[in-house]
Amino acid sequence: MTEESRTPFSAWLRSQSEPDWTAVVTHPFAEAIGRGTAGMRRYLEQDFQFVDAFTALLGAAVAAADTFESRVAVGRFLGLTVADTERGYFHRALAEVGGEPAPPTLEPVTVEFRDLMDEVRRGQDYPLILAVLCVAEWAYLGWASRIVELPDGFVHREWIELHSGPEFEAWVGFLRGELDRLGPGLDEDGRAKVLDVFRRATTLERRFFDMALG
Ligand SMILES: Cc1ncc(CN)c(N)n1
Repeated sequence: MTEESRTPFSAWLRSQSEPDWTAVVTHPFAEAIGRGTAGMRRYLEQDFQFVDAFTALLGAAVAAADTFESRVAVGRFLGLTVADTERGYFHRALAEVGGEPAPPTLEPVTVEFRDLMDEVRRGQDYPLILAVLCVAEWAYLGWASRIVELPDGFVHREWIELHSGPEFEAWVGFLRGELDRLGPGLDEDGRAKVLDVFRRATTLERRFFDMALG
């Protein structure tokens, strides 16, 4: 048995995405969110555009999933979290920081991230869709769960709360579990394609935080 075949697929994907993975979860912008000092206006304006494409991608995951229970898990997260709690957060937080829900310009990294999500959404290949969803959620769990003391202001505090805690951990556990379940059934070419998307998404996460830092 090789090391690769013993390691869960999701853990292997993450290990192959260093040093960018660690750069995301320890990013200075994420640490500034934790201290409550990060300037959130540009970040949230751009992220609202990210979330739009991310929501479409969740819909694609519902369509492309190979089991009913998987469709239900993704659909529940889409309906209960993204379409409700997170949407409400964005409207309140953008108003608080004076941000535009539809900013006049998209940053290059926002365009590239949306392009990647649109590419895998159109491809309707469930493991590739999972790769992007898993990076986006697992990396966010990574930085948010490093924060020990929550800041007072709701814009920073609720953004951390949305990406940490038992429910979000279970969601990330589901996404990782799906990759771990499907990875061993992929051939070498299929695994390489998932890794390519996983790495591209991880690099974009790093660049997104770089953009936010200014
Ligand atoms: C860029 C980015 N990556 C991930 C997430 C977490 N859903 C987010 N809101 N924005």
